[in-house]
Amino acid sequence: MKKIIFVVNPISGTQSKELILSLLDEKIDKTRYTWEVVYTKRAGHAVQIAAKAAEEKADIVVAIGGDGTINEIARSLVHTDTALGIIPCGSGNGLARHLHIPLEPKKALDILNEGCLNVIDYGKINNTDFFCTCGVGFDAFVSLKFAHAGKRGLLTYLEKTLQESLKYQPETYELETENGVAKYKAFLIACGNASQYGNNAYIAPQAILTDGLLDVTILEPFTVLDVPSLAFQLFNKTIDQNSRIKTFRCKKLCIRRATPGVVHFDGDPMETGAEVNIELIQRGLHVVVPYVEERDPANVLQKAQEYVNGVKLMNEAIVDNITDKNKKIFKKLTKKG
Ligand SMILES: Nc1ncnc2c1ncn2[C@@H]1O[C@H](COP(=O)(O)OP(=O)(O)OP(=O)(O)O)[C@@H](O)[C@H]1O
Repeated sequence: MKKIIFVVNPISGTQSKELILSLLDEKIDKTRYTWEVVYTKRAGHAVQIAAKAAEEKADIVVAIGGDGTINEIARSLVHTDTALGIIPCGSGNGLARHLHIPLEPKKALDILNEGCLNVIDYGKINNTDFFCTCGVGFDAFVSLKFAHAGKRGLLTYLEKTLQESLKYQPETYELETENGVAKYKAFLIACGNASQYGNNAYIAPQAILTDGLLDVTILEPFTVLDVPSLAFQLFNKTIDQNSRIKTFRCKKLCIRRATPGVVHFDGDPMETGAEVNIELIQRGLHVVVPYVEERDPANVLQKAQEYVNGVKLMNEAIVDNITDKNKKIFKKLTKKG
């Protein structure tokens, strides 16, 4: 009998976790698995739960949450024989999407019964592990705003992105890799182990989870005229073709900036000094993934649907943002009048 520990983050995303848990009895193969469900009680708790599970030789620890929950669990599972499983339940679900794990809970549970094991890379940013993406600049700044927003979900994320993008000023960074040193003025520098932030926003579209390399994407300063093509290419997996983007691959990267500041790892913010050291460790984490044959057909349909949903949500967020601003302007004008 194999042992699964389900770790539920009650605050991740906006989906009902109870609905997912009610499916376990029906979906999990009882002839092969026994299981236990543990709720996290606070940020960081999943690190301890997963460490204990690995110590007790559990076979799989399943994250019922988003990339932050996965990060906490996976940190304790690297270089052990305990595998990570994922029932995507976050706001962005970047790693799950990269691995073609279905977002529908019933189908994601099927993967635990029918999937196979892969061993993927992970990274470290100033010695903190990340599994999907990390970076400095605008995306790190938004992760800080999102962490303090008091609510989660894609709409909150878009709202924060739109609010902050108007004010954010690019910084100058010195980048050192095994291939040399270069300076860039940049809006953001993203480092991908996986290809996307989540929500199919492909910031490092060519990233491969098993190649031992970081995919670095530098977004240089841009004008408002560049925004439509940048947004389109971000979701279309072609942002590396934009003239405002520079990309390269490396094993290690040192980013030096003028002052200490915030970075993000898997979407969570962290304050660091002016020097940020990032490296990639090859093949350190076992993950339960779908068999290759199961990935493609569903995935094309899923992606088309999600692309349409993403564009729709972005439109709604932009309209809400404009409506909100107009209301404020109208209020001011009527007060003055
Ligand atoms: N019980 C808890 N109470 C408060 N915070 C928690 C609890 N359990 C975990 N957390 C924190 O919640 C944060 C958000 O979780 P997670 O990243 O999984 O969801 P998300 O941000 O909605 O999804 P995604 O990362 O996919 O966008 C994590 O950084 C984690 O530290």
